[in-house]
Amino acid sequence: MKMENENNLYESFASILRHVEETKPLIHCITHPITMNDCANLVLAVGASPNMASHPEEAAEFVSLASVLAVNLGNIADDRMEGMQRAAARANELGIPILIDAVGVSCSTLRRRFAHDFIEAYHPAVIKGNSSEIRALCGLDSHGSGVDAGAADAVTADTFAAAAGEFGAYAAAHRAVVLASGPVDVVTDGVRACGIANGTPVLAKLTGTGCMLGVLTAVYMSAHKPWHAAVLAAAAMGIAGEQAAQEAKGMGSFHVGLFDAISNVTLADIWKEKRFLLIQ
Ligand SMILES: Nc1ncnc2c1ncn2[C@@H]1O[C@H](COP(=O)(O)OP(=O)(O)OP(=O)(O)O)[C@@H](O)[C@H]1O
Ligand SMILES: Cc1ncsc1CCO
Repeated sequence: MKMENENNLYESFASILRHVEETKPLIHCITHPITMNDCANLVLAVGASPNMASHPEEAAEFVSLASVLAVNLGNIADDRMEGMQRAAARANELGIPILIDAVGVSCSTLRRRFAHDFIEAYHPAVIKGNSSEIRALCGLDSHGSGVDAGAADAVTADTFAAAAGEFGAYAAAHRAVVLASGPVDVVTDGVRACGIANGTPVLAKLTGTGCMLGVLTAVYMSAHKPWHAAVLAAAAMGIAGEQAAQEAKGMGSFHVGLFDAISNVTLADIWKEKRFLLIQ
């Protein structure tokens, strides 16, 4: 494994943010009602445009207008599964990159099978989940509890190198970038790995921060640099969470503060506040 030098990293982040500002990319999100509103607003907050159409009869038509397709397996339903497959098939035809957020796969055979088949058939550029969900996809023992990660699966500074190796092997086998969220987020394509130690435990107490990290990654994937997109999204979400937690009086103001912070965070903030664990 290797880590890029810092100049390349900074330039890639800058070019992604410039691309988003200049193109206001349309992000087609097929996701569940629990966090759909937050995901749509998150996409808007960072200067992109969301479309949440999921009906199987129209998903392919809508995705053809999009820059990126993000599918999220939370609260899965038959019509959304079909919508995801039809949209992904069209996305493949058109060269539109795909992100899959494997919500709940650690606790559901249905979702694990669906995710496996979807990844084999449509080759998403980014495979995302919390650490338990990614462990389940990798065939490793996993201690997820519903849609939450199990404490035993959390990646920390001490376990980052081992996790990067395990997730990197899966990423390389699927020619994808893996983004595993948690206290340390892991981003790897099997060649490069970065651990992002930014964030706060408060983020895990607001439902959908993982889903929001998924669509934020999708926004940045519009610049066709999926590894950098995932690192940048994890850093931005972590730093926005840190800023929101400093001001919050409780979970209500944290929720609002998170949106304030993510819509205002700059590359200069990210570069100053980033806490990356590098493999070299
Ligand atoms: N203990 C922690 N310390 C710092 N940051 C954390 C911690 N736990 C989670 N995060 C951050 O919270 C965000 C969401 O990650 P998490 O792993 O909780 O997602 P998730 O389980 O998929 O969430 P959800 O299912 O509610 O969408 C990420 O940005 C992650 O870095
Ligand atoms: C709480 C919950 N249940 C299914 S999805 C979801 C949101 C977090 O992924």
